[in-house]
This record gives sequence, structure tokens and C-alpha cells, in this order.
Amino acid sequence: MDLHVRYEGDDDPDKCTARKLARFDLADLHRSDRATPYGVVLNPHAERALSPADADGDAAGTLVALDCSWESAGEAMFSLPGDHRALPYLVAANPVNFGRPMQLTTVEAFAAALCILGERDHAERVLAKFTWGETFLELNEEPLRRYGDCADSSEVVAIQQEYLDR
Ligand SMILES: C[S@@+](CC[C@H](N)C(=O)[O-])C[C@H]1O[C@@H](n2cnc3c(N)ncnc32)[C@H](O)[C@@H]1O
Repeated sequence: MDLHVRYEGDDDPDKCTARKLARFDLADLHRSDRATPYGVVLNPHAERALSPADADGDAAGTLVALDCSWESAGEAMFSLPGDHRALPYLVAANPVNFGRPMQLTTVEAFAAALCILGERDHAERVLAKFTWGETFLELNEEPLRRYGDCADSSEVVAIQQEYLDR
């Protein structure tokens, strides 16, 4: 799976997980929407949840995240071409948002998507560059396994609801 980042550059560069991935040649950064390849766009505002069915769509094979600050990550920022998908309920392991649901760093979002799409080894490789990376998989082990066993987006949403109701 190819990992691409539309890089806005308005967040702290020293803490930016996308820049770190790029330094290790684990993702490509792009400075404009036009330069960013078509793919499955990880968008928290998307109507449809990511599911294993997305491993076979038109955009399969390319995952795209938008790396910007959460302050600027409004719906309008996600103008990238591609199949937009939200990640289901998961909790962050990064030190800034530890234990908080949904607001994942770029590397956590990529890793979650890779697990759901059946590429756990790739998820482990990208998280290995972060001291807290393994913790992300430990914290979310059960939901990631269950989302990865779903047939489609509606099944993912049904499982997500169980976690939201707890
Ligand atoms: C807003 S940026 C913040 C990145 C942060 N500066 C870093 O260093 O990683 C995080 C990106 O990860 C993806 N992402 C995070 N949480 C998500 C979710 N719940 N659903 C879909 N995509 C998500 C989106 O592409 C989002 O724009």
C-alpha cells in the first residue's frame, strides 16, 4: 500500500508524524491537492466509514492523509480527490491526545487504516518509528480486529456503535 500525505505544514514540525514518516521513506509528502495522488482519503468528516471492502475499490492501493493542525482540519480542508472515508471509533496513543477517541495523528490514522484493510505488518512498520507506536495497537487491539473482520462499512458502523454506547 502506498502512503501519501497532503502536507499543509501548519503544525509543529518537530512533532509532526508525517514528516517523520517521510524522513524514513515510509510516506510521500505533497504540498498541493493537485500533486496528491488519487486514493482512499482518510477524512474524519467523511460520511462513510473505512472497511475491508475499500481494499478492492477504484482507489485501492493508495492511502492519503491530510497533515495539518486539528484547528484547521475543518470539512472544507478535505478537498482532495479520492474516496473519502472516516475511521471508526479508536483511541489515540500519542502523548498529546493519549486516550482520546477519534483525533488520531497521521501515523495512527495510516496504521489503523492498514489494519482494517488487512495490512497489519505494514501498520507495525510505520508505528515502529514512534516510542508510543506499539501502544496504539495494544490499546485498539480488539476494535481493530473486529473492524478488520467486517464485510462492509455498515458492519463497521454497527460495531463502532457498541464502543460508543459503553
Ligand atoms: C489533522 S492531522 C494532525 C496530524 C498531526 N499534526 C501529526 O503530526 O500527525 C491528522 C490526519 O490523520 C487523519 N485522521 C485522523 N483521525 C482520523 C479519523 N478519525 N478518521 C479519518 N482520518 C483521520 C486525517 O487525514 C487527519 O487530517
